[in-house]
Amino acid sequence: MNIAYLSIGSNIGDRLHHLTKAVRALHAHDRIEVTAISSIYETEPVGYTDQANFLNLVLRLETSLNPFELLDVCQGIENDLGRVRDVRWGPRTVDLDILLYNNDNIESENLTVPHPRMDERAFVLVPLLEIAPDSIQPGVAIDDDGVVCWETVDGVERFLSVGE
Ligand SMILES: Nc1ncnc2c1ncn2[C@@H]1O[C@H](COP(=O)(O)OP(=O)(O)OP(=O)(O)O)[C@@H](O)[C@H]1O
Ligand SMILES: Nc1nc2c(c(=O)[nH]1)N=C(CO)CN2
Repeated sequence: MNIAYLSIGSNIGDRLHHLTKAVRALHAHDRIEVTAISSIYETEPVGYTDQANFLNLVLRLETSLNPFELLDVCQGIENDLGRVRDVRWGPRTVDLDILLYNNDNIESENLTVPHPRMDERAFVLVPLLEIAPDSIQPGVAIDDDGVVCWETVDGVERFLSVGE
């Protein structure tokens, strides 16, 4: 069985309802079992900032689908929940991104795994830390200041984000 981690976000309408519907739709699929879900985080928009706050979560699933079939399922769920694709990084009823699929590296026209921007996104790293601490690279830790993500560049630690 394959293990994948997905990020789900919503910032239009009833955000919690959209997250719930997306998780239920995944779990209802006969070749997917959702096996862990992070807490839900309210997050400020990243990238295109002139939009409402998001609710975000990360989940772990087991599946017999290959990564391209999984992407099709994710996009089908986005479409069913009324996702409109216009502004890049813009508002969306629901967005499902594949973060990791086993330890695979995939570079194709319509799918890149690990997700190419996941390491820059606290809205991904913080919930992922909750359910998959061993999956986070290069470094994440919890200390008295909260969650700290870093990478080491030429022997110097560079901090990526600090959350609550
Ligand atoms: N790991 C991945 N997960 C989901 N979609 C991916 C992935 N890699 C590439 N894609 C492609 O990215 C395209 C755009 O996806 P989408 O509109 O959800 O981007 P976005 O969420 O606005 O931005 P971002 O990719 O930075 O999260 C999709 O049509 C899909 O084919
Ligand atoms: N806080 C937050 N910001 C975003 C999000 C998201 O899910 N949460 N998704 C984006 C495109 O994938 C762009 N910016």
